[in-house]
Amino acid sequence: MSSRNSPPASRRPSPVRSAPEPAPDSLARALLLASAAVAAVQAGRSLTEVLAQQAKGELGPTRAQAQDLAYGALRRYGWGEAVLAVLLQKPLPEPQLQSLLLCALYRLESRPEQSHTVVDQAVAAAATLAKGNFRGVINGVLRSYLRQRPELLARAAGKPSGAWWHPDWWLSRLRRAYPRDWETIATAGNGQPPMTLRVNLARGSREEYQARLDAAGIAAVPLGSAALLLQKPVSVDALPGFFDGFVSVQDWGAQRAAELLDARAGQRVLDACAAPGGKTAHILERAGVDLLALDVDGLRCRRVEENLSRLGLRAAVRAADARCPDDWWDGRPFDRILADVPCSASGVVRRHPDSKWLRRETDIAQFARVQRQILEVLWPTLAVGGRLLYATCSVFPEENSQQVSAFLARHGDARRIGIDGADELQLLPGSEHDGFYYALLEKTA
Ligand SMILES: C[S@@+](CC[C@H](N)C(=O)[O-])C[C@H]1O[C@@H](n2cnc3c(N)ncnc32)[C@H](O)[C@@H]1O
Repeated sequence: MSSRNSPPASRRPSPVRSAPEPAPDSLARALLLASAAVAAVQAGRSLTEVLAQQAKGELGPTRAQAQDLAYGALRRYGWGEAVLAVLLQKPLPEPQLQSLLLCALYRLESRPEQSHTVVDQAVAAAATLAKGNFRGVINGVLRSYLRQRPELLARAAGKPSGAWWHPDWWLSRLRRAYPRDWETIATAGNGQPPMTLRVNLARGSREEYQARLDAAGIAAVPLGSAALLLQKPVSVDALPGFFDGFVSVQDWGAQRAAELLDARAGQRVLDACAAPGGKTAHILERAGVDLLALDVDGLRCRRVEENLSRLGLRAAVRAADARCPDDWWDGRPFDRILADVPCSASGVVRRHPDSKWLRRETDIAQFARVQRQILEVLWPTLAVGGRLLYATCSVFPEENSQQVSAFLARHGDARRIGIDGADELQLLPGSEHDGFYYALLEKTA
């Protein structure tokens, strides 16, 4: 087929041969997807958002494999960067080539028995990037890695971020706050998170639900009053009665919130930073309260509504900034307030490994400022004798104990209610739960 405007055949440039797209179910395809996601995170986007976007076009095993590669590469990003600093003489021209190497290095570490396949598939993926000009570099870097692995591991371990897979500033803060436990906290932050269910006790007992899990071949152990810790994570589609509201996915540490708030039937409750609504739903499952759920993010408010609707629960859900009470408070005091404030999420970093690398140290002071503003505005809306539960999923004291101590120093009408025999509860991430902080305050006058 020719058109009138085409040059004569003899003068046409020879066509650029583009590399074939890797097969849809190949490791090369998964490496391409994962490296695109990691490159997007390097450019400042959140991994959850990027993966959700990719999931619209990609189904099946490649998607699961790509997610594992992206999470794995980001968990050990500091290590991968330390290794590449030795192996690459200069940065690669396309960020995705660099992230392809990070994903392939993770795969070489997690599946050493597949080393030849991993190198071949990474080269096949590189054929579709930068006109295929860097296939040789990718091949050379990965083969050098395999040859020099012991020395490279030793070099990476010489840098804190290479040894502990967290940014240096983050590690310094952990060391300062937890001189004895910082290594355990960092190690937990690098692992796979547990999957825990919250049984909706309004619909049946935990024993009944565990029997349903058993029948479905899903092994779990009970924790606390309503939690079941799964031996292995499963898709929510596999959970009996999930779509009928018999159960929710919620970390056990997060389940402490509704229990500590202890809202009673008929009370007025404010959930000031509610989305996506895990704790809102738990409060409502425990007692028939009159609940107002706020969140500044209107899109996330929809998630609260979807969660409540799945569970057959009702609350007033409002998109509003908790710091602007004129927008949401009718002047009637609340008996209970949950302030699950925005924070660094340093206690749940294994669920969001991108956050370690996206955060800057200066963000911590910024979070602390917003937390303080939210607390100051919420306090006057609490009834005398009422209780406010301050919560974060952080392990940094600036957002937790220091925030609450400063609040108590400013407010003579506030007193602490002890938790588990202590002034406050700082949960550190471990095999049974994520890192959370709770302080329970009562208004005395
Ligand atoms: C830790 S998350 C809350 C998790 C939620 N309580 C749950 O258990 O599902 C913090 C939430 O605070 C919201 N947020 C941040 N700043 C806010 C503000 N000024 N007012 C209200 N909500 C805010 C964020 O959009 C985010 O959804």
